[in-house]
Amino acid sequence: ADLSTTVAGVHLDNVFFNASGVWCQHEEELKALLESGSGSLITKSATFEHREGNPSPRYLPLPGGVGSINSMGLPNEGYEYYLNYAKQFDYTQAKPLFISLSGLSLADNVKMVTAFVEADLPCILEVNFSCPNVPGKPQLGYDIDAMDAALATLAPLIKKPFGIKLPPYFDIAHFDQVAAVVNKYDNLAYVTCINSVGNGLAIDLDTETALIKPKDGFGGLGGLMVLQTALANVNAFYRRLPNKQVIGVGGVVSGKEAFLHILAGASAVQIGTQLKEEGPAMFDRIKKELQEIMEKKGYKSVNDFRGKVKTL
Ligand SMILES: O=C(O)c1[nH]c(=O)[nH]c(=O)c1Cl
Repeated sequence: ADLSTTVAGVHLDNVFFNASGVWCQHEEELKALLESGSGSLITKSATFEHREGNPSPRYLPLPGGVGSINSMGLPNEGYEYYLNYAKQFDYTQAKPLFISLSGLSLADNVKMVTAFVEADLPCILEVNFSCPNVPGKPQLGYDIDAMDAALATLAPLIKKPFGIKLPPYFDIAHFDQVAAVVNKYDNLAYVTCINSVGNGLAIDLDTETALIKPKDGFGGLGGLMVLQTALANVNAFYRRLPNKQVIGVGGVVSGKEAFLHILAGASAVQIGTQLKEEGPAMFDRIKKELQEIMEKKGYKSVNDFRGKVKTL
């Protein structure tokens, strides 16, 4: 079965890659992704300056395989590290490179975008509007006018097709309002849904203590427990953005959840928590599982069922 796809005009041999933030902060991790069964790779969201991020423990899987909680705090090498990585990247091999930018201000995003545009590289830029873990920095994705203003500045600068990483929304009116903004920008080619479900609180019964250290234990939720919210956001934007694509992320632990994301409308599928727990060998497993499901159902390509979720 054919798992290949196209996102923002570039071809991926298969729909799978890492969720930004997982296995992608350093070039050794990115090398492992290049050598894995993934169809692409995306870098850790970059800020203008290098950041250590929040104090540990700042990531934990939750008991029973239900998911994870993280309050990493945007640790990254600083955007020049990723710009240099993108400059030396071998674009003749099969996997396209996505670069995630998460400036702490619009001015920082402008400076980083300008540097990448001047370098004129084949990588695809993705602007992260949804980091929930920087104390004092509200998520732009939840301030729709501010996100619109940022896009009004950034889209013309980027010129080429680019994407944005969105937080989960939970209200139909918000799907409508965000889609109205996204549809204004022709070169905004795709949205990646969802980032972690912000500011959950995991507490240990025995110690009666929050699991992670930053922000009194408040952090973004990921993994299987956010699957249905992820599917809703993928499908809501798939229905509302007819000339754009949706990359689905959230709750993918096997070929089954990947199949559901594509059925909901995803053009590509990213994996975070499960990749963090299993490592890049996971991609070969999940590709096989998706192909088995497709073969059982008689689908030859992911294009045969993308967005075809039925309703009652
Ligand atoms: O704490 C983080 O680094 C982080 N964690 C997330 O769950 N999503 C993000 O976009 C980021 Cl930037």
